[in-house]
Amino acid sequence: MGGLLGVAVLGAGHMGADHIRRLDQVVSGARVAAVADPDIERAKQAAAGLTGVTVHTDHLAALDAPGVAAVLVASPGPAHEEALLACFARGLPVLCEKPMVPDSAGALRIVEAEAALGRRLAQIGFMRRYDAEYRRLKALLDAGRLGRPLMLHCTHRNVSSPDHFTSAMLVNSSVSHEIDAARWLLGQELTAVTVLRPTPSSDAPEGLIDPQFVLLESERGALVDVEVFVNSGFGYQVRCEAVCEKGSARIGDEHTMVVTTGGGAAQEVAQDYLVRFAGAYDREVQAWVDATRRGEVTGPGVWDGYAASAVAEAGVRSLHTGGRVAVDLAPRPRPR
Ligand SMILES: NC(=O)c1ccc[n+]([C@@H]2O[C@H](COP(=O)([O-])OP(=O)(O)OC[C@H]3O[C@@H](n4cnc5c(N)ncnc54)[C@H](O)[C@@H]3O)[C@@H](O)[C@H]2O)c1
Ligand SMILES: O[C@H]1[C@H](O)[C@@H](O)[C@H](O)[C@@H](O)[C@H]1O
Repeated sequence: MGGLLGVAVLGAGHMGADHIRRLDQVVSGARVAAVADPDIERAKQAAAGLTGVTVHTDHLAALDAPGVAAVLVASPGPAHEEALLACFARGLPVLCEKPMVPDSAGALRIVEAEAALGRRLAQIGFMRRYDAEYRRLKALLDAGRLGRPLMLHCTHRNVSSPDHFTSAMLVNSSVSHEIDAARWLLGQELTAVTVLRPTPSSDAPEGLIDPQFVLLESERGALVDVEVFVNSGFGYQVRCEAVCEKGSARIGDEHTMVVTTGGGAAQEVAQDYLVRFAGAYDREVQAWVDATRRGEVTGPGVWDGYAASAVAEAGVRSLHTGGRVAVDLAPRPRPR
């Protein structure tokens, strides 16, 4: 185990358990050193079969466990601020799942805390930046062959949402991915949000405003629309079409097996993010491990996490008021 990066994983739910499997079986250069979850049975189950790992109900105890040199945060969003500050206090590099901190005031405290350290410690889990299709689209837009991007048309559908999912989470958890992807693809901040609500699907859980239609405006006048529908029932579908002055480019059409039989053709559709973005998560975590072992932090950072939370917060206000809400972005602090 010598030389391997010892990682503490906080949260052993859907995402945490998958990251533990990834660190153990897919990624090179790292090992799981500690797992924390207030549900100890979940922590034990996720750590089952691994050697040299301690399990904890207290996330701070996991950070201080033997062999821990870096941290992967996969607890629910509201727990991220405390976890990130604890990592900063210990000088531990950290990969934190999105949303970095759901409320923008808390997210800004993270930006300021990292700036006070004078060096980067955190990468935020916006894994679409590591997806092969998104990367091709980004490279195409950056090359300039299609001219200036005018609009992005995005679709974000889940088969179903977890029980705890709220109407606000369609924006600040699900659409946080499109918010980050739009900022990254366009190379611009987002300045205003309008969230419209069609009559909810009768298959949506009682009281959940699902689907929603989100309109984002960028600082240099591009528009981004997002259909977010988290109880579509039929598939995990994430698409993005960039419409530019000299052409358009679309990603996310299912590139899977097409089965033709009996006079019809059927194409498989992924049922969840762990399938659709499997390669992206693998590349994201491998890149984080490699950079951490070199003593560097690359990938999306705390400013990206803060900007996404600020835009999403404006979106949640718009969801409730029905009007357009300007994004109130704090000045970006300089590293001290
Ligand atoms: N990047 C992605 O595509 C993606 C996909 C799914 C989830 N996520 C993110 O991952 C995080 C976890 O989501 P999930 O779907 O795995 O949720 P989940 O509910 O399945 O699991 C969360 C786990 O964290 C535990 N927990 C609660 N408080 C904790 C704390 N303070 N410290 C440690 N563990 C704690 C819970 O007991 C639970 O086991 C969220 O931030 C979510 O937005 C990201
Ligand atoms: O937390 C998850 C995750 O971020 C998925 O990538 C997204 O598709 C879901 O809508 C969201 O609930």
